[in-house]
Amino acid sequence: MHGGAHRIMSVPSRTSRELRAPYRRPRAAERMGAPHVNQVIRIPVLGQVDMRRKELMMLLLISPDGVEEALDCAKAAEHLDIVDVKKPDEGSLGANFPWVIREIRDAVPADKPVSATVGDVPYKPGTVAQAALGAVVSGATYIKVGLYGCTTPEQGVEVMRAVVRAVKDHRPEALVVASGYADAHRIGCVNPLALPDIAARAGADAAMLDTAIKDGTRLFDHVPPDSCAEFVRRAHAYGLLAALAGSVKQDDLGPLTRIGTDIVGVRGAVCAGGDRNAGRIQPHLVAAFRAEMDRQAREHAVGTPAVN
Ligand SMILES: O=C[C@H](O)COP(=O)(O)O
Repeated sequence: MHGGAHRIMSVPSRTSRELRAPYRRPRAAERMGAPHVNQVIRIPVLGQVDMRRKELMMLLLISPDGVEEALDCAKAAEHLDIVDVKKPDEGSLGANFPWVIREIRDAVPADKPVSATVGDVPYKPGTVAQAALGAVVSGATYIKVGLYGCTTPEQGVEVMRAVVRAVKDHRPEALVVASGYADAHRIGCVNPLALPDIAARAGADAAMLDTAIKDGTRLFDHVPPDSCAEFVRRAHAYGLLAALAGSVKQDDLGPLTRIGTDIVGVRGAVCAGGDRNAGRIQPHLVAAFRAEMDRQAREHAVGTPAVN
């Protein structure tokens, strides 16, 4: 489904207890179409995540490398939240072809948002803005940019401002994700903990970390859980979504849940043999990953006041 129209949905009234309970991350949730404490919510027809169910849960983003794997994602659609189009052989956030984004948009259920990576981009704001426009025109509603070639926060802000303008001029409700790299020290790009500030200054919607070099090292090998918690805290302080990825395994889901991650991005862990290159995405591994996410969410929720 394409276009900018919205449908208006009624939601049941909340009890007084629910009304007293604070939202944990209201501004971030609002960005994803979450209900306010009233009777009406707006959900973009584009396949916005229904945050009524998810507002206290991590969302699962899965990255197929093409149409065939996207169809495998579609088989596991009930277990995932966002289908993320990328081209892993062009880099950690390698950009796929516009026609592949469009085919995948058509192949996955309309209520699943499609995300697209714009690449591990150079410090070239004009080039990157055009690429981002290409992704949103092709049907993606999350636009992810890897600030690979940016060595200072100012360069990152400049690139992301151009992206935000290009994307939102075309589709205001699309979400722009500024991504840095947990292993930035290995490639000489901007410090991972600078990403929330870069995203906020540029008017983006989310700050993300992935790993640049897919050599088996994981997010927490480079940015330990305490530092990831600080990343999430900074993102939320700006009202941004916090997305984390980087060879994340089921074992990492406990800490990721506890620190309040909004979106976890995964490929290798749901591919056969855990191999993001030679393996293919397996629907049963997606289901198993989700089951562990749900288990962690339930465990974490014990003692946490319900808000919905
Ligand atoms: O955006 C998420 C990435 O595709 C993560 O891939 P990975 O789990 O293989 O590192």
